[in-house]
Amino acid sequence: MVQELFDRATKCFKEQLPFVVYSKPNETELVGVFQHNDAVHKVKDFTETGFVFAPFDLNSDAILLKLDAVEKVRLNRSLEVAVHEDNMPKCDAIEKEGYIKLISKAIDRIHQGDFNKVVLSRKIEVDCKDDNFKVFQRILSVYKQAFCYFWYHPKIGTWMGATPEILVKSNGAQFTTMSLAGTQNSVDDNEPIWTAKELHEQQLVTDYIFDTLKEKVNSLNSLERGSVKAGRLWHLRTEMKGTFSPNKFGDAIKALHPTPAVCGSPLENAKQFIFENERYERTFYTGFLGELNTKTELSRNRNRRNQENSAYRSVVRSSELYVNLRCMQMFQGKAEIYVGGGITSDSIPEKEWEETVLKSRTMYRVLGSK
Ligand SMILES: C=C(O[C@H]1C=CC=C(C(=O)O)[C@@H]1O)C(=O)O
Repeated sequence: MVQELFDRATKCFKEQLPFVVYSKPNETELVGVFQHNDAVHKVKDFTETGFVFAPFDLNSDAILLKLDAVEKVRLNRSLEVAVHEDNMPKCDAIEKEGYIKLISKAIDRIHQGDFNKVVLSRKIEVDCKDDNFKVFQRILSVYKQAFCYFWYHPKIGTWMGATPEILVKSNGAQFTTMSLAGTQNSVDDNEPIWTAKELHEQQLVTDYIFDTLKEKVNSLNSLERGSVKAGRLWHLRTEMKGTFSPNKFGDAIKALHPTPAVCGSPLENAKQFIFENERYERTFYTGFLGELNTKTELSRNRNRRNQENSAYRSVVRSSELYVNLRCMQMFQGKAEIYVGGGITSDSIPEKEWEETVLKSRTMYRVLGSK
């Protein structure tokens, strides 16, 4: 029962014990991972097993929750919970002016040739009187196609979100990744017409991922680009699939993260601009999170006649990591929503501001009070 899982998580929250509760895109299962003590386990090289919560800047620590207890329950996603459709972030004129200046500065630097793309972001503080579990229930109810999570560690913080972006998903030697960028408001269910700016912005991400990974993996194929809906937004997405040596998983993650979907290109110049100019620390926003090196048992049929023991089992490692987008950090009585967008030479500062306002609504509508 979902309620029992929530009760267990509530107890952990009160007793200050780390946990994560999550549900994968389009799945009807809710998973709870509970750590028996409040130790902070730091990831060394991504060969560890557990639930990883990694920051944007991998010079800071990625945190691992040990799988001391894992509970899975069936989630009835048709159980709709009311959300606050009319909740709209207030337009803060000073915040807007500062953000527009930042975008204009980035565009100037693009024209000077310092980089082609940079992803800039900001943080919005919102009052929230509702219980965290109530907020999370709304997230689960409205974002069925996203990876929805509620993560807590007493020594790190409380985060939740509904992200549409896979960093990497692997099963044994097979892996999938994606390039996700370009944003339009969803007016109805019709796919949007993408502008040259959005197509270019997304292509930069695809090219980067392809070029970075191709040296490090055994095979890599790019599927056709398409439009995907994330809540009330549309994005451009290209999926990539391939095979790799599973013992190189850590190298692949470090090579992939951060992609130009959350940082920019060329990577180092964009990253430096972000560190020097964004007026706050992203911490775990635009980092990644999810199952790391969990064991999956595969049953295969040898298909030989007269062989009694015709099915044999093999155990493979699988991981499912998502980019930490459309997320917020929870505090007593308030939430901090994180939002950003890709800036290229064709960006119009006012439109980029509006894009962050639209993105902020993903979390805003699940918060209980203004
Ligand atoms: C950085 C964010 O989104 C990224 C993912 C999809 C589309 C994006 C864009 O259109 O700019 C961003 O690259 C965010 O939602 O905070």
